[in-house]
Amino acid sequence: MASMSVKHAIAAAKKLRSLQERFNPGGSDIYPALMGDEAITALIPSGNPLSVHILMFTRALREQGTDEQYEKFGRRADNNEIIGTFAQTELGHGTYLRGLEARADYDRGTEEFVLNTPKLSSYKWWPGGLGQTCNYCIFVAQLYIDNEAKGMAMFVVQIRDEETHMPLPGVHVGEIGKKMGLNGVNNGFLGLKDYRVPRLNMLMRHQQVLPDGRFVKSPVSQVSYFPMVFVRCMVARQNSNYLAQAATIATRYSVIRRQSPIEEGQPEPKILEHLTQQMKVIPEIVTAVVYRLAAANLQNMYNETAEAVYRKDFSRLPELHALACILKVATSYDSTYGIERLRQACGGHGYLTAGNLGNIFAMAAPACTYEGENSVLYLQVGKILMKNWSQVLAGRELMPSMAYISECSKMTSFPQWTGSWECLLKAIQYACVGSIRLAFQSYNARVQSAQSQTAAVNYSGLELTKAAELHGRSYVAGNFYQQIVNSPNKHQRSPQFQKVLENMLELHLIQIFFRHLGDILRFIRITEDEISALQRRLEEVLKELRPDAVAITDAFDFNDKILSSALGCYDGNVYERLFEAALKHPLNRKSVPDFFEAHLKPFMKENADNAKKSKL
Ligand SMILES: CCCCCCCCCCCCCCCC(=O)SCCNC(=O)CCNC(=O)[C@H](O)C(C)(C)COP(=O)(O)OP(=O)(O)OC[C@H]1O[C@@H](n2cnc3c(N)ncnc32)[C@H](O)[C@@H]1OP(=O)(O)O
Ligand SMILES: Cc1cc2nc3c(=O)[nH]c(=O)nc-3n(C[C@H](O)[C@H](O)[C@H](O)COP(=O)(O)OP(=O)(O)OC[C@H]3O[C@@H](n4cnc5c(N)ncnc54)[C@H](O)[C@@H]3O)c2cc1C
Repeated sequence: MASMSVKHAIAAAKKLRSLQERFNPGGSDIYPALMGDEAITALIPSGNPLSVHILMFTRALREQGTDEQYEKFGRRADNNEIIGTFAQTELGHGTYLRGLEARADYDRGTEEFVLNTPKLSSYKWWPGGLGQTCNYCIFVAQLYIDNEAKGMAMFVVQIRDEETHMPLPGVHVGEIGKKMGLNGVNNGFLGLKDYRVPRLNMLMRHQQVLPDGRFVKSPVSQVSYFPMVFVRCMVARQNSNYLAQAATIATRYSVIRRQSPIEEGQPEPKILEHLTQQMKVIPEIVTAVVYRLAAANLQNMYNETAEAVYRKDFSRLPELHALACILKVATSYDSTYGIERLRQACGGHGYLTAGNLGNIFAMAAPACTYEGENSVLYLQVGKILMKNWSQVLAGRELMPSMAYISECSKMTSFPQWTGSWECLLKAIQYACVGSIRLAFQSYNARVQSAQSQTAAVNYSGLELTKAAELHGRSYVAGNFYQQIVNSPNKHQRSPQFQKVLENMLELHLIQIFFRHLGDILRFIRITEDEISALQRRLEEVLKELRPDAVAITDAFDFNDKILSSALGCYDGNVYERLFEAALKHPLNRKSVPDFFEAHLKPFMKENADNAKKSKL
C-alpha cells in the first residue's frame, strides 16, 4: 500500500511540477492549488504521502524562512530534491502547542541548536510521510536560551541520508501503524537525541537567535501558527470535494435503483422519487455547492493575506484565522456526516467497497481532527467572538465578515416575519448574535467572579461553541446569498440556470433554519403556521430540484476514475459493475477455497462424528 502510494504520488508530483512550469514558471502558487485538486487525492485512494511536503514543508520554508534560508532549503524542497514533512504533534500533545516537550537548546559556543525529545511523550507522532518517505522535516520545538524558554520555533532537520535513505545517527524514526484509512501516507514517529543543527537551521523570518544568543522576538507571535492556516483552507476545499463525490455517487445510484411502488399497482419508481430519499441526497448536493463557493472565497482571502504577511503586514491575520477555523470545522463535520448519510442512502450496496463510499468517508473523517481538532477550533472562534462583542459594546467597527454582528446588535427585536430569503438569513444571523450575547454574559460573569480567562473559556465552552457554529452558518449562508442574489455575474446567467441556483439557495436556507430551529426559537417568535409554511416550501423545493439533481452532480465533473465507484459510474451500469467487482474478488478465483480441506471439512466432519457418537 505504502510503496504503491509513493509511486503514484511521485507521478502526480512530476505532473504537477510540469503544469507549474508551463502555467506559472518561477512562481509557486499554482502548485499547492493543483496539488489540492480532487483528481490528485482521488487517484491515490490510500492518501498522498507527499501532501504534507507540498502543503506544509515547502510553504513553511518559504513563509517562515529568510530569503537565504529559502535559497538553501526551500528551493530544493520546491524542486522535490529533498522531501520533508511538518513535525509538530507529539505522542503526548497535539492541540496544546505551548505544552510541546521537544526542546532546542542554543549552544553559543558552537552556534548550534541541540535538539531533543526528552521523554516518550515528546516523540513526534503523526507527521505525514515521516515514517518512510521523508529525508527532512520541520521540527517544531520549544526554544531555550540559557535554559530560559522563549516559545515555539521551527528547525529544518535532516533525518535520513540523501543517498542511502538510512536514518542519521541520533534519529529514531518509523511508522506509527495502521489507521482507519489513509494507509499509504506512512504517518511517522520521530525521536531526536542530542541532535545538533547549525544556528541557521532555525527558521528566522519572524524571530531570530543571534550568534551571541540574543533573542529577537517575532513582532506577532501568532505568525508561527500561520502554516496551519493554509492547510485549514485546503481542508475546506478538499472536504467539500469529498462531499461532492459522495453526493454524485448517491445521486447516480438513486436514479438507477428502483424500489417500492409509491401508488399501489404502479411500477417501482427510481428511489429518488421517494421524498425521504430526496431529503437524504439533494441537501448534500447543495451543501457541497455552497461549501465549494465558500472555500473558493476563503482561498482568495488567504492569497491576499499571505502576501501581506510576507510583507510583514499582519492586520488581516485574525479575520483569516477565524474564517479558516470555521470553514475547516464546518466542511469537515458536514462532509463526514453527510458522506455517511449518503452511504446509508445507497442501502446495502453502499456498504460494499466497490461503491467507494467507505474510502471517501475514511479520507474525509480525519479532517475533523488534523490541523486543529474541531471543538478546539470552535473554541478559538468563540474566543474571537467574545473579543468582537466587546468591540460592539464599545461602539467600534468589526472586521467585514463580522459586520452583521454589529448590525443585529442594534436591533431591539426581530423584524416582522416574512419568510423571504433575507428574512431566513437574518434569522440565522440574529440567533447567532443572540448566542454570542449569552455566551459573553456567561463568560464575563465568570471573569467578574475572579475566574481566570482560560477557565472562563472552559466553563462557557458549550455556549462559545454554539456561537461559533452559528457564526459559521451565518457566514456560509450569507456568502451563498450574495453570490446568488447580488453577484455582478447574475445577469450573464440564463434564467433557467438562475432558477436552479435560487432553488439551491431556498433549500440551503430552509435546511439550516430547520437544523437550528431550537436555537432560532430562543430569540425569535415564529408561529406554527409560519413553520408549517417553511415545511411545505422544503417539500416543494425538493420536488423542483429533483429533475436537476443529476445535472448538478454531473457539473461537478468527476470522471469515473476519480469516483471509482460501481454505484456512481456515468453510464449507470450499476448491477453489471457490482457483479464485475464481485467476480474479481480473490475468493472467487477457485471454485473450492483452500480452507475447505484444511479447516472447514475437518470441522464439519468432527461435528458429524460427534453427533453420530452421541446417538450411539
Ligand atoms: C496532495 C493533495 C492535498 C489535498 C489537500 C487536502 C488537504 C488535507 C491534507 C493534509 C494532510 C493532513 C495534514 C495535517 C497536518 C497537521 O495536522 S499539522 C498539526 C496541526 N496542529 C494543530 O492544528 C494544533 C492545534 N492547536 C493550535 O492551533 C493552538 O495551540 C491553539 C489551539 C490555537 C491554542 O494555542 P495558544 O497559544 O494557547 O493560543 P491562544 O492563546 O488561544 O491564542 C493566541 C492568539 O493567537 C491567535 N491564533 C491562534 N492560532 C492562530 C493562527 N493559526 N493564525 C493566526 N492567529 C492565531 C488567537 O486568535 C489569539 O489571538 P489574540 O487573542 O492574542 O489576538
Ligand atoms: C490523519 C492525520 C494526519 C496528521 N498529520 C499530521 C502532520 O503531518 N503533522 C503533525 O504535526 N500532526 C499531524 N496530525 C496530528 C493532528 O494535528 C492532531 O491529532 C490534532 O492537532 C489533534 O491533537 P490531538 O491528537 O493531541 O488531540 P487532543 O488534543 O488530545 O484531543 C482529544 C480530545 O480532547 C479535546 N480537547 C483538547 N484540548 C482541548 C481544549 N483546550 N478544550 C476543550 N477540549 C479539548 C478535543 O476536543 C478532543 O475531543 C495528524 C493527525 C491525523 C489524524
